[in-house]
Amino acid sequence: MHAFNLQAHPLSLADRLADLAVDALIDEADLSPKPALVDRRGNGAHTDLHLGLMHASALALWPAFKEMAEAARHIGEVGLPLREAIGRIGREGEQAMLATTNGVNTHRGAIWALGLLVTAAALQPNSIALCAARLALLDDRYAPKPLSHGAQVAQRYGARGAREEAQLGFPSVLQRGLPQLHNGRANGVGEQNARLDALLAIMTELADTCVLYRAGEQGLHAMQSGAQAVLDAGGSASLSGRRRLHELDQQLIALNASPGGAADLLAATLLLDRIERDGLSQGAF
Ligand SMILES: CC(C)(COP(=O)(O)OP(=O)(O)OC[C@H]1O[C@@H](n2cnc3c(N)ncnc32)[C@H](O[C@H]2O[C@H](COP(=O)(O)OP(=O)(O)OP(=O)(O)O)[C@@H](O)[C@H]2O)[C@@H]1O)[C@@H](O)C(=O)NCCC(=O)NCCS
Ligand SMILES: Nc1ncnc2[nH]cnc12
Repeated sequence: MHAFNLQAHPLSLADRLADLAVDALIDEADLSPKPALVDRRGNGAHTDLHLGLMHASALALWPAFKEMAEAARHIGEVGLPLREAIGRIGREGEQAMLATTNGVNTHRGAIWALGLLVTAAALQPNSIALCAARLALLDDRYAPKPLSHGAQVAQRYGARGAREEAQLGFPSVLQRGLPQLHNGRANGVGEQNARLDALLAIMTELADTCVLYRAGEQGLHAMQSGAQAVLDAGGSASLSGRRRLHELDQQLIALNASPGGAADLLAATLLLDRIERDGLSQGAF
């Protein structure tokens, strides 16, 4: 059987993948109540972000995701030419994001994670995470090496953040986010609670460089242990889990600890889930 269900979708594969990536980003932004993140209720720990900006930023990234998928189809194999092509497209995507948000970083980590996954899905739909990891392991000779927040955190705490997560094949997504999402659905907790619990499952172990940069190791510990406490209390669908979730929100906001990396990885989880449900892959990430 062919891996792609092309007849069901009159749009090209690249169009479909770009649609799914933008949908995943919008679903992540809308999901509420997320601890200390931008959602339908407000701006969480952020002063320069709001929901409208997250939506506008997501939509501005559609052409970059489409171009990455097209590059994958055109070049046809994992290697330096494809890695450097998507690096260039990713940097152009960042410029489009910054032009839309007036210079605010809304989705840098998401361009990286979802960009790699979209590229991999267009190339090897039945081993997406592995293919994305192989791409992430290649060194883009044209990538500037700025002293990013992630680079500063790597120097201070040794956490390798977004790069390592991708190079390891997105363990937070495959071993935490997706299984929790599937469990939640199987247990009938409702889609929004299943997604919130998937975010919390990601937060329990992630070395989120956004949190480390803003709130150090104290912030990271609060994020990880607080997320675990919500799940242990029964998750977002239970009354006592909801109380813990509210406490976690208050605590992370007080620490200025926004789990932006975990939010990106929830979007990556939702993207892989959509790809599977849309019939673009046969389920083996
Ligand atoms: C390889 C890159 C990912 C660069 O990585 P690096 O670590 O050097 O860079 P950062 O600029 O810090 O960006 C990494 C972003 O990834 C998210 N993230 C954090 N931890 C993890 C993790 N453990 N796993 C996965 N992802 C993670 C996070 O993104 C979210 O947070 C953003 C806000 O963060 P920040 O800028 O620090 O903002 P604030 O604290 O809010 O700033 P102020 O208000 O204080 O000013 C938000 O955007 C979320 O997306 C990290 O920020 C890669 O980016 C790269 O090389 N890009 C070049 C182009 C390229 O090659 N692209 C490939 C095409 S696919
Ligand atoms: N919902 C969100 N709030 C703050 N930062 C984010 N980065 C990605 N998604 C985010």
